[in-house]
Amino acid sequence: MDLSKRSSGRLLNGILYPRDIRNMNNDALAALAEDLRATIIGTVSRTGGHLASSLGAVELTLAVHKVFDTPRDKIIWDVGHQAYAHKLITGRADRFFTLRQKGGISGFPKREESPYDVFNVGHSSTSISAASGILEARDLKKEAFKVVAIIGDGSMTAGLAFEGLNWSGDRKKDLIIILNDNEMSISPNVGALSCYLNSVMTGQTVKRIRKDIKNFLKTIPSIGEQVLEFSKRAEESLKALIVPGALFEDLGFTYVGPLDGHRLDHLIRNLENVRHMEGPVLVHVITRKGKGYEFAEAEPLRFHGIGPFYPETGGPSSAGGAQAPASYTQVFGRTLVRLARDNPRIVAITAAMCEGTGLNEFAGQFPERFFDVGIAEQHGVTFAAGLATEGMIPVVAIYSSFLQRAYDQILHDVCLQNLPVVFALDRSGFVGEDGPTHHGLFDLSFLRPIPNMIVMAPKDENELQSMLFSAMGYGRPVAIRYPRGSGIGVSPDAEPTLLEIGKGELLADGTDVAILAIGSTVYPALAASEKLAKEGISAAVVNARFVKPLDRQLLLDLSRSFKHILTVEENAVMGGFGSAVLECFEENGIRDLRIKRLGVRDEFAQQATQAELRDLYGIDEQGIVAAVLAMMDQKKEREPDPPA
Ligand SMILES: Cc1ncc(C[n+]2csc(CCOP(=O)(O)OP(=O)(O)O)c2C)c(N)n1
Ligand SMILES: CC(=O)[C@@H](O)[C@H](O)COP(=O)(O)O
Ligand SMILES: [Mg+2]
Repeated sequence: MDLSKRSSGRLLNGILYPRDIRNMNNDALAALAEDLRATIIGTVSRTGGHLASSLGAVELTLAVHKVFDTPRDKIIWDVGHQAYAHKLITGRADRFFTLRQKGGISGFPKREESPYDVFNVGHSSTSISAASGILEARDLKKEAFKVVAIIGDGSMTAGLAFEGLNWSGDRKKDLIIILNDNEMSISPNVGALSCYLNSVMTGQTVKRIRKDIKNFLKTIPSIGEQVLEFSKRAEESLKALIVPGALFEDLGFTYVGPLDGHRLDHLIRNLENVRHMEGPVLVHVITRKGKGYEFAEAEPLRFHGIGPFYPETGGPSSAGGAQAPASYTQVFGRTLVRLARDNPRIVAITAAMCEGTGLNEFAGQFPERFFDVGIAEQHGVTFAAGLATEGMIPVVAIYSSFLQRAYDQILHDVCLQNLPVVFALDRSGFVGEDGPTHHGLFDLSFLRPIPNMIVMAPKDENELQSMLFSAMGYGRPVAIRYPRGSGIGVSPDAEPTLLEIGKGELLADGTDVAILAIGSTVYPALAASEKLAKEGISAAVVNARFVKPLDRQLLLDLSRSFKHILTVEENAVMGGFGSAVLECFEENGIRDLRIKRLGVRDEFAQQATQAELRDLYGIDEQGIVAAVLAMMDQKKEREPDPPA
């Protein structure tokens, strides 16, 4: 590939919208595919992003937009991390350089961005259900357009995808599902469906058996009625075994494929046929993750979601090499391995995020105690509950925003039975460039009301180690939430400390205001306190550690010493840590305090770097200083200065 074209290829410059490609022949489309790849590689090398999946879907994107009359026909992408080519040919090429940046275009399809983006995505396995809804609306409105869901093999492993299949196979409407099968989730795909797809994909056996049957039938001379009947039945009964995709056929879909997802002529010809078919159709397309960029093809996992890199070598171009402090994810992974060495009852569960949650070392050392359930958060949580009933100590490592999908499983299957499942919630708080679909800003609010649940957040890497160690001994459901990336770079102690349930710590004493912080906001609060001291304001700082149970005694003591209290959290203010503090004061009849809560207002935080977002929502050092100063100013207004 000619990487010199990577900023803006000549061909691509002429392509603004899908109508521009509809008259192009296959050679021109193939050249455009190369150009799109070069542009995607060039941009992602600077912005970071989901490279391998988008590279693998370039031809599929072109074929779909050529054959279907978009945006009239509706294309619904699943997850949406493979839609960069789609963005480039739907009017966004000129803004593509802003990908995933503050104010720039999103890394996922977004209705606010383009009429070609039909359904907002980021979390997986929604496409079939969303497409089914769109199809029903179309018919109710008596309109006529085609509806196409494009879903990857990894995303197909989720319960939600099966619910959609179950529904749409039965409704018998003309839903088209394109299964983009590259045998990969983020890591290699798992599960029985994945094995099944693999056997369909390598359909050599199927082809051979079919040919053998035909040849065999042809060899039977002057077929009598009986033999004919027998041969028909024989083919019929064998069909179930040898029709590729028989599983989907049995669910009510016409199966088309497997198709080579990088051969534009095949794709276009088959999709043109499919466009006119009636009833639900499943088109099985085989693609290669990272296609066309040797480094991504060789390491699809690393190039799934990647930071800035040098396109010529594939190596990282931003900070984050060997000298970077260990991330919370790494500290979690290492601590778990240490604890698991001494305790054979510890098991670990991931929902298709082994590397992202830092479980790879655990998986390597304790393969029999490691479970990747696929993109199946709900199954993963209930599966953990089952393990716990038999005396295991399951640690469920899931990103905060993905755990939202398993709410009832946490409540009904874990907490109602008070089972000792440990939830390790990575990516809590702002995740940065992935944006609103991925920020983990609600976990404190949604976990706190569930009886039996203990909720905590470490101020630094060392405290994460102690929290994980302590959680194993609490014998109850525990959630530990921690942010994406590194903390302040604290090295964990040689031995973890056992933390008493519900005990916070006073980190700095003061007289004017008490800043109550949790998790990632503790160190900024300490820094703010130092800055405030220079302004003549004495601010105490508390590391709450526990959002549930709260350190009531500490709070009551503070209420006697301070009239001004500021709570700070990297979470929605509604129902979060600050709300818990307010509730505690209310329950104890304390009403004469002036309390302000810092956190995320009632809105979805957008994409930007973590630092930009912390600044925007005022939960960094400057924001805390400003909030305290504002409180103190108001205090002055209410309390007139003493007479001179
Ligand atoms: C509910 C949910 N869980 C986990 C993820 C994280 N995730 C994003 S893409 C992906 C793999 C998807 O695999 P597939 O659909 O096959 O697409 P591919 O990356 O292979 O193109 C995962 C696990 C997510 N986006 N949503
Ligand atoms: C698309 C998706 O859901 C994941 O690939 C996610 O973007 C991973 O996030 P991290 O980069 O924080 O692991
Ligand atoms: Mg895949």
